[in-house]
Amino acid sequence: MSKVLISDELSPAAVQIFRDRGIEVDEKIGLKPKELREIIGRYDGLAVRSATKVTAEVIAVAENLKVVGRAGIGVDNIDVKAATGRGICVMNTPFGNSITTAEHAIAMMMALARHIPQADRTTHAGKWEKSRFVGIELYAKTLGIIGCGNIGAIVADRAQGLKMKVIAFDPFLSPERAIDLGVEKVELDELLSRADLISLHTPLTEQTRGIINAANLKKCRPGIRLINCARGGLVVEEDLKAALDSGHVAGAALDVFQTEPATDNILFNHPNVVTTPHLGAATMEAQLNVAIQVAEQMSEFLLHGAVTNAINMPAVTVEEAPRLKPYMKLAEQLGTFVGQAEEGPIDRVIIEYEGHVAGLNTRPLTAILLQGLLRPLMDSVNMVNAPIVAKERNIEVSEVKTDREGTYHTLIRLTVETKKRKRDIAGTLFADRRPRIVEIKGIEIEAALGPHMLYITNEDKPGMIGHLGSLLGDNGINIATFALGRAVQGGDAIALIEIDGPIPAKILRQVQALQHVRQAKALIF
Ligand SMILES: NC(=O)C1=CN([C@@H]2O[C@H](COP(=O)(O)OP(=O)(O)OC[C@H]3O[C@@H](n4cnc5c(N)ncnc54)[C@H](O)[C@@H]3O)[C@@H](O)[C@H]2O)C=CC1
Ligand SMILES: O=C(O)C(=O)COP(=O)(O)O
Repeated sequence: MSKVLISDELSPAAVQIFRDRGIEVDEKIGLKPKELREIIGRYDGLAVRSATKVTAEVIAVAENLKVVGRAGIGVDNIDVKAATGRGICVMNTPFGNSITTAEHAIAMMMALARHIPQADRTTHAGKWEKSRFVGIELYAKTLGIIGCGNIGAIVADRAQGLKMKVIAFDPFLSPERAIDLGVEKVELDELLSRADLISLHTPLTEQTRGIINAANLKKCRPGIRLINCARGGLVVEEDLKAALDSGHVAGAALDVFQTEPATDNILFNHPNVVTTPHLGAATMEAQLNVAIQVAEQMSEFLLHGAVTNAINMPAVTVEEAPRLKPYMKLAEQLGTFVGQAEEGPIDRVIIEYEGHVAGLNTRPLTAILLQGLLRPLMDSVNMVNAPIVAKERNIEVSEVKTDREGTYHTLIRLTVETKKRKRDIAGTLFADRRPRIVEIKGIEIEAALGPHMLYITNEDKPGMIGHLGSLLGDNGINIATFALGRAVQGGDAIALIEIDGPIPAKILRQVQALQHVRQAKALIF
């Protein structure tokens, strides 16, 4: 039975979903890093929000962990690289809290424009400071959005409802999308110099860290107002403080901070700073959405291998998962076969999908095939990082798809090129959904692969098979299945033999020494 740990405050709906699906679940909120490291090894899944730091140290001891689910959007508290290295799927819920967070950004903008928190405090204190809190009107003001993705786009829409002019800086925003959203796409410097208010909505990455710094603040209009409901690390807090103190920045509304929980911060108690404690996603609706989504996604992954909203894995829908399953096995076998048979460094990999399989989602098939291919070279490769590892090793990977059926209704062919040679192998699924190897080096064969195989290439000469059978039999090695193929009579031939256990190295050498045998390899699946 799979076991999940929930380590941040999640709506109880999540627990219910896990339990309804037969997944055991523990809720332990507020664990210290050491405490998390001590228990994480027991779990298959970990569900978090932003408080739990899923560091490389945690991942290193998470022996059974298969999936980390982020009930929310930002995954900067998760070491995705380390998770990928261990084959752990990281998924988030990219839309569940975006409306709520956009609404918070608008609320913060309003609060900033009209000094609502400050005025609230002094009114409660019995002061009636009407003239102290004169604000600005938002109508016809220019709002500069940095990062115009899901949340930025909703903020743009709501701001347009307030009759603001919206400009956006986002290198990945297409001109067509900008037109659809009714925003003007500009470069960062132009945004800084034109905006009356700036709202941040990018993820925290190496490119965006500290994007609001002294130099960029200087490029802003005097009296600029800043809203940050994305990540604290986007703003250099010391630089913002200096610009607020000088009056160049008229105000800042901050939901997020460089260090959280932020119980102490240089911007606290500044008269022109409005703060909330990372409340962007904190509505009943959003919390219910993200909890349900994360629990469903994690359950589907753990129980059926469906991959939804993963940061580091190709998607596999709930409907696709059962259809892909036998193909995953076939793709892995083809990769593993060549990975073990091939010795030189690989330059190029071509994966052809023909017939029925070409109509399926082939990305996970390619990923698992590459895992099989690269595993004999390195232990650390897994389905999640295999495409990255291939790229790092300068292996050119291409996929070719043909809907047209050939001899087989469905076929995957793998061709691997090294400096020395080109090797190809093809496999299919028969009606029993079990993978069969149907071609090796252009020679037809029909073989199901078992855990221990002998792969022999030889000259097609009488007596060779008899000698091989006697050699194996004399040494107590039982043959489970025996498949043969040859190019032409008397030409190149191959044999794929399933044996009931591993073949000792000494006997393998005797097989290799048999007359007419060109090559013999023991393969493990
Ligand atoms: N305060 C809170 O409680 C919440 C905060 N967030 C934060 O908001 C962020 C944005 O969320 P979504 O809009 O859903 O993400 P998204 O991925 O839909 O949008 C992010 C946008 O930023 C853009 N971007 C990336 N690098 C950039 C760069 N160097 N310069 C300018 N733009 C860049 C991307 O192209 C993308 O369009 C999240 O990453 C998260 O950190 C999200 C939810 C709640
Ligand atoms: O979804 C996000 O990125 C958020 O920042 C929300 O954070 P939280 O789940 O409220 O800790």
